[in-house]
Amino acid sequence: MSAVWTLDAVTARHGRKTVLEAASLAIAPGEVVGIVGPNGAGKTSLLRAGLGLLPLAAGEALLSSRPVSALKPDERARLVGYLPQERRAAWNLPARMIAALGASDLSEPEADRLARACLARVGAGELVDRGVLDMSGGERARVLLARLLATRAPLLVADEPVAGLDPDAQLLTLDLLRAEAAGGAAVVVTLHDLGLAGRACDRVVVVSQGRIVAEGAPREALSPEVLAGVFGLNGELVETPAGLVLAARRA
Ligand SMILES: Nc1ncnc2c1ncn2[C@@H]1O[C@H](COP(=O)(O)OP(=O)(O)OP(=O)(O)O)[C@@H](O)[C@H]1O
Repeated sequence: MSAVWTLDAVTARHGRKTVLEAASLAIAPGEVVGIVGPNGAGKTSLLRAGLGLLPLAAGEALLSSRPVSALKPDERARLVGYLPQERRAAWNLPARMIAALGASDLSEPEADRLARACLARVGAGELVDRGVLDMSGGERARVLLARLLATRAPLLVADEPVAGLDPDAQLLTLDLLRAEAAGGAAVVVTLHDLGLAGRACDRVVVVSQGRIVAEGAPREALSPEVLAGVFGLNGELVETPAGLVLAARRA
């Protein structure tokens, strides 16, 4: 099946510093791809460069076979839903209005219905009328996840969607993203929890110092050699009745 998102030898810089070097990636409908790597490795830069939010110094990024640089903002918004790492909200709007922003293609009543349904899915059904600035960080994260789900975009990109969430909410978030993939969406998610990445992702991409250094099925990409060389960990991903978990200590 043809890729919904392609990065072809993408290089990107922040000022003089190269933060992404010749990164190539192809994301297909129906798969959940985890991007992992240490702090500062270049995960967010990869997402932003691939979405046209960070200028490319070299290479090409395509959304549904079209160069991202050629897409108008509304075209891009139809092709991809993006949940940034920062959970910023400028205005204290109620959760249902924030979630409805994901569905700007719908009429107001339809968007409101969908927003409420998405808030219920993420376990924030009780918060529909609460201002997003009058919530805990984890509650706000759920509302922003609901906004992402409301986009119904063919590509969903979530930058650290489980950071700061309680264990149940982390698993729920990944279950919901997996459900979107089962429905045909392509899902790309950055994660720091390598066990969760192993459990929730079909494929894992390891970024280190601005380069993709490993890619494949979770246990293949997160081999003991990669855990040691990239993360400074001695150990491995271990299969348990609950799925893969990381059994490792600092090297
Ligand atoms: N606005 C910026 N200006 C200058 N350098 C930046 C900027 N944003 C990020 N960088 C640098 O780019 C590199 C990659 O950062 P990036 O945010 O992509 O990493 P990351 O893998 O997402 O990290 P984290 O896990 O900490 O979120 C880092 O060296 C970082 O210091």
